[in-house]
Amino acid sequence: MPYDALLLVSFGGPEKQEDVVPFLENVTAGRGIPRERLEEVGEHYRLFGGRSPINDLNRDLLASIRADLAEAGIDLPVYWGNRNWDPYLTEAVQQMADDGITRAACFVTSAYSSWSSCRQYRENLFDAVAEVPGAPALDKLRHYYNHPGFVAPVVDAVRTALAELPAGSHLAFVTHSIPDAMAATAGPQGGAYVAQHRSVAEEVACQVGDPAFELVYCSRSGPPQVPWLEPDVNDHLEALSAAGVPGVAVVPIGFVSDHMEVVYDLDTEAAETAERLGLPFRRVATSGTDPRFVAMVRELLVERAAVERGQSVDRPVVGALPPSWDRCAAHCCPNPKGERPALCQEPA
Ligand SMILES: CC1=C(CCC(=O)O)c2cc3nc(cc4[nH]c(cc5[nH]c(cc1n2)c(C)c5CCC(=O)O)c(CCC(=O)O)c4C)C(CCC(=O)O)=C3C
Ligand SMILES: [Fe+2]
Repeated sequence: MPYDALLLVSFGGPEKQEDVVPFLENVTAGRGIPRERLEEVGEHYRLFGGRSPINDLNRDLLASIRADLAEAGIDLPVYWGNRNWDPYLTEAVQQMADDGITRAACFVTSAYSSWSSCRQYRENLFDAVAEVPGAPALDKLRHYYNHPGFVAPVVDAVRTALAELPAGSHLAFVTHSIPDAMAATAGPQGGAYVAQHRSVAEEVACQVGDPAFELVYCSRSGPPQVPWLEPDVNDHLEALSAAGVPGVAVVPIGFVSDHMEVVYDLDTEAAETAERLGLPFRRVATSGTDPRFVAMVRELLVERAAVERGQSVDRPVVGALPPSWDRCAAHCCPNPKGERPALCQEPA
């Protein structure tokens, strides 16, 4: 095992009302998000007592990963650090350095390519390592959007939802909207964010018996004059209702657990839209701590460890796209605000 630790890398979220504003300031520093949008998102957090579900979900995931590794006989400490809130990545990297960790594999709670969902985390890892003398080397585990451990729980959850809806109901696969310009430059050849989501949507739809489906977006931000990926999930529900579609299962494939985008944007806002339209609606479960998803983390770790030992590996994958690369291309997913150093990539 070339690694002496695993690092769980996530977004972070506020845990009390006083955290909300500083958290939003961390997320949006220098990003040009209009004040009205920030106030609106602050209200979403306030509605839940200022406590995002995301940190507790990561605590559950951490416990599940530790139990799974122990059961598999892999004796490896697991650390956790966030981009935007306590526990921060810098603290996690400092703790690893203090514990004598020299090389860690990183599992990021974001499955797809784009600046927001991949490179920004790698920039944050660079910054954390730069601040900590004696920091361990870090390797990011490959994208897993098309790993069977991510897709299989979604397939089961879609079947459950469809069984509760009228025959002929549609699937609406949902992910976080990003600016069109960011989507255009995602991945080594551009367009990867949308292409990867499409491949998951097609594969899941195929496995559940080919219902009609669309890929739609939630949580649009930014100034109104900047185009972001569309259609918005709420507009899509209006269109389905107008077309006389008998029901919809909303499938949050862009997210690995029920954090704020899911519990507010889908379970609260989109559910209200469907209710107003009289459109039968089910929100499909996310991977969360499904044992297959948790086992996937270990499988990715074992796979990468073999690669680093120079062995050839079998890379399980479902759908039309090939397994992802281990190291990102130097030029992929550029930062819209200009180049910043990042870890876990090929030399330029
Ligand atoms: C692609 C993507 C993912 C999925 C991949 C991944 O998981 O990383 C994601 C996840 C998340 N986004 C989250 C929260 C927020 N994202 C914001 C803003 C933004 N997100 C963006 C993209 C993404 N975001 C973008 C392009 C912006 C505009 C600002 C910028 O250009 O950087 C803002 C500011 C307010 C607003 O503008 O909405 C907040 C509060 C939380 C935590 C939820 C919780 O607390 O449970 C999570 C998991
Ligand atoms: Fe976001």
